[in-house]
Amino acid sequence: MAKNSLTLESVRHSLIRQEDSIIFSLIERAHFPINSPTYSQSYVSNSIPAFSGSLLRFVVKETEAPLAKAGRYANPEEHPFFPEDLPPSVVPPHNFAKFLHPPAASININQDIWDTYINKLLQLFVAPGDDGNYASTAASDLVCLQALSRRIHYGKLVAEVKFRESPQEYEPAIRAKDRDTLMKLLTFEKVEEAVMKRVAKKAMMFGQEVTLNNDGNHGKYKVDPSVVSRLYGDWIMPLTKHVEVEYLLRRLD
Ligand SMILES: C=C(O[C@@H]1C=C(C(=O)O)C=C[C@H]1O)C(=O)O
Repeated sequence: MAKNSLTLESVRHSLIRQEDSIIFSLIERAHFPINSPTYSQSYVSNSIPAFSGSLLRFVVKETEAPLAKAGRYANPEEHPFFPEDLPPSVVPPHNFAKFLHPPAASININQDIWDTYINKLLQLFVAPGDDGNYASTAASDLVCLQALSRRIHYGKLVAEVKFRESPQEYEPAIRAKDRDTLMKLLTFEKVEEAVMKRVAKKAMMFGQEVTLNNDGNHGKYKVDPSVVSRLYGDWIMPLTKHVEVEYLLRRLD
């Protein structure tokens, strides 16, 4: 779909589709226990030349470099976790539709997403323990982080659509830099309630044990549906709305 024909319905539809990617990524990550050395600086310090940080940091940084060369971050919907020192794209440029107001490019909250994911979310949906699969764990974390980042930064598009639908409502609050009013204007509680119910239902459907005689599940799921709902209600939607507010504050620059 051409980006200049985005509507609130079409951006919401994309967010609904992205729920599938997020829930599948959580299910994949929950397959491993917490494997805490993946996140500790001491596990790889001294073993990786010219690098300091956790194994996860190493995996994400090293993965972003070839993706940057392949043009991934030229897409305004993609945001790197380590934008410093990324190599330039080496592929022919694609003419992405210019739907967003240009200051959108300065908004990247991946550092917050990273901290929230590691310090708050992981322990809610992953079992304690250590099975030594640190590299595979980091690879699963990378997929989760990318899916979360894409969804949360999609708030820029949501905000642009909302602004275009009623600029006269948003402009005074933008000029007054009034974050609280902007937050109220862009919040739709009914939509948020529906999101929380739908993601719990998806977690039940995607995370059930599939057997040939329908007797395998016994109410057990690969990730707890109520936890998925909570991740959305407490973190994913608030961070999306934070991006919406940040975007709107720059909308008249
Ligand atoms: C994304 C939207 O904006 C807000 C954020 C939501 C979310 O992150 O899912 C849902 C409803 C709104 O309160 C929207 O209106 O769809």
